[in-house]
Amino acid sequence: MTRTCSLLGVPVETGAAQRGCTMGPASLRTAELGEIIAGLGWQVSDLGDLTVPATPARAHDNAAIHHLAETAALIGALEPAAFDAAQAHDRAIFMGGDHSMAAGSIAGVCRHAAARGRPLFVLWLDAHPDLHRLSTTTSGNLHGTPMAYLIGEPGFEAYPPLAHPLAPENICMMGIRSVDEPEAAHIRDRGIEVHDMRAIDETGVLAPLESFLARVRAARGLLHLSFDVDFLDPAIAPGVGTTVPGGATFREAHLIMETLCDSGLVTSLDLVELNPFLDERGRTAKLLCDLTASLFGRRVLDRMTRSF
Ligand SMILES: NC(=[NH2+])NCCC[C@H](N)C(=O)O
Ligand SMILES: [Mn+2]
Ligand SMILES: [Mn+2]
Repeated sequence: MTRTCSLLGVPVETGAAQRGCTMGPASLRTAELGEIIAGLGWQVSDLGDLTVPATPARAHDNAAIHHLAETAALIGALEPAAFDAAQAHDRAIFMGGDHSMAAGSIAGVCRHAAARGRPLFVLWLDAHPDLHRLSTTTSGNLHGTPMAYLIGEPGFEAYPPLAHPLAPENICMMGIRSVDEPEAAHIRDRGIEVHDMRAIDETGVLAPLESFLARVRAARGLLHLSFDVDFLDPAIAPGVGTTVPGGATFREAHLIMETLCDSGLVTSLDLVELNPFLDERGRTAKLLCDLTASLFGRRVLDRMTRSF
C-alpha cells in the first residue's frame, strides 16, 4: 500500500529577531518539496497553511520578551493540527516558520504518540538547544524557548498547558555550538543527550546517531526530527537569520538523513528557520528539499549532480 505524507505550512516569524520566516513554506513549495516526495513513491497531501487567530498583546515580567500572545496562540493552534496530521498520515511534515513552532508541532506529536501507547523521541538538529525559560531569555526571541516548554520546565503559564511533556532522556541534540549559560544548566540538570560540534568532529555523526536510534528501537518509540536550518554550515545554507560558523557539512547532513531513512523510525519532521529573504537564489530551500528527499528514500549518490 502507498504510504502517505502530509505537509502543513506554519508561516510564523514572531519568535525570531528578523522577519522573513513566514515565507518559508512558500519557498519550500516553490522548491517542489511535495513533488519531490511524491516522486519517491509517497502519496502526498498538502494541508495548506495553518491559520493562527489574532490575540491581544500580553506583557511578561521579562520585558525582553516580544510576541508572547502570538506565540501562545500559535502553539494553541498548531498542537491540535499536528496531532490530526500525525494521526491521519504515515509521515507528517511541518514547514516553518521559525523554531517557536516546534512547541506546538512536538506537543501535538507527543499526544499522538501517547494515543498510540508509544513513547516519543526527538532528534534535534540545531546550532542551538532552544532551552530558555521565559524568565531566562535575554534576547526575548521565543524561538529560543520551545525545548524548555516541551520538557515541562516551570514558568510557561503564558503558553498553553502541556498534556504530554517530552521525557528529557528521549531527546538527542546534534550540531549544538551556541549555548547560553541557563541552557547549559538545563542540559546538565535534565541529563539531555547533546553531541556538540566538537563531539561530532571527534566521532563523526554516525556513531552517536546509531546509538540513539538503537534506544528508540528498543523502546518501540516514534521519532520526531526537528531540523533547524542553522544546524548546517552557513556556507551551504545561508538562508537563515541565526547563522553560526562551523556547522554540519552537506555530507554529514545527508548521511544523517539516509541513516534515519534506513531506520524507518522517523514519523514526523519540522523544517524550521528557513528565511527566504536571506537565501541566495533558493539554494537553502533546495538543499532542505534534497535532505528531505534523502529521508524519504532518495540516495545521495544517485543525485549528486543535481545543481543548486
Ligand atoms: N531557533 C533558533 N534559531 N534559536 C536561536 C536562539 C539563540 C539564542 N539562544 C536566543 O535565545 O536568543
Ligand atoms: Mn532552533
Ligand atoms: Mn538554531
